[in-house]
Amino acid sequence: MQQGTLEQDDAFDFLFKIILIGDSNVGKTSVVQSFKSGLFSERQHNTIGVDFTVRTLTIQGKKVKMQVWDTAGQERFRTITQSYYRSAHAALIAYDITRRATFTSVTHWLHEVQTFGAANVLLTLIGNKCDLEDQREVRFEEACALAEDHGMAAALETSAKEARNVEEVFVLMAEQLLACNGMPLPSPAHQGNTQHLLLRSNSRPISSPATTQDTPKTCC
Ligand SMILES: Nc1nc2c(ncn2[C@@H]2O[C@H](COP(=O)(O)OP(=O)(O)OP(=O)(O)O)[C@@H](O)[C@H]2O)c(=O)[nH]1
Repeated sequence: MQQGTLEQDDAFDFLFKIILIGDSNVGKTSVVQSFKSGLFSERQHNTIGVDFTVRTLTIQGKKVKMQVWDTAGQERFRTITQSYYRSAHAALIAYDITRRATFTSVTHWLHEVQTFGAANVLLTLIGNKCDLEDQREVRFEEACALAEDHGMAAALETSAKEARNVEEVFVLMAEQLLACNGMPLPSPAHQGNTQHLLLRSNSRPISSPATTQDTPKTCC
């Protein structure tokens, strides 16, 4: 059930646990795989229970170990996955932009975090499969509104298939978690081309929310 990927170099300055939740087949495992190795598989097995992956990022000169808990979206694993919420510093809630039902479920996943997670868990929303624009059923603006209504740190659209915005999601979360631990948020100049507007009260906008068709959609 837990197929951990341990890294050779175990030294780190910060260790953050991220729980990845959302309906089955939205692409959670694919997003983690893209973050870990840059690989994508069209035939991904459904997660059984919970898997975890580790990758260490270097941010502001600090080694930040991101321990990502990839949970099964299938209903039958709910009891198992619920026990992983408590120790998570952040929750990444994923939906599939081509299936509205998975977006409707986001409120269910928020409820799960509120019920089983720590009080101050950092929340980020991702709409995955943004490479399938012609099958889109959820507008990005809707995701931004939902994220804002629920005090989430950010909303982004990702494509695990094309490795779009995947790295950015985890870097963004790491920066936010570092900020919660007293590190300064990076200036907009360090944010590359990613556009996002952070929502938490201890955050500040880090770039313009304006987006175009060609730029990665990352705002709230
Ligand atoms: N086009 C496209 N397909 C994707 C993307 N991400 C995942 N998929 C496909 O969507 C299917 C489900 O992906 P998974 O990563 O297994 O989904 P999951 O959310 O982990 O599913 P559970 O383990 O059941 O919770 C697979 O066929 C993937 O290849 C994406 O960004 N774009």
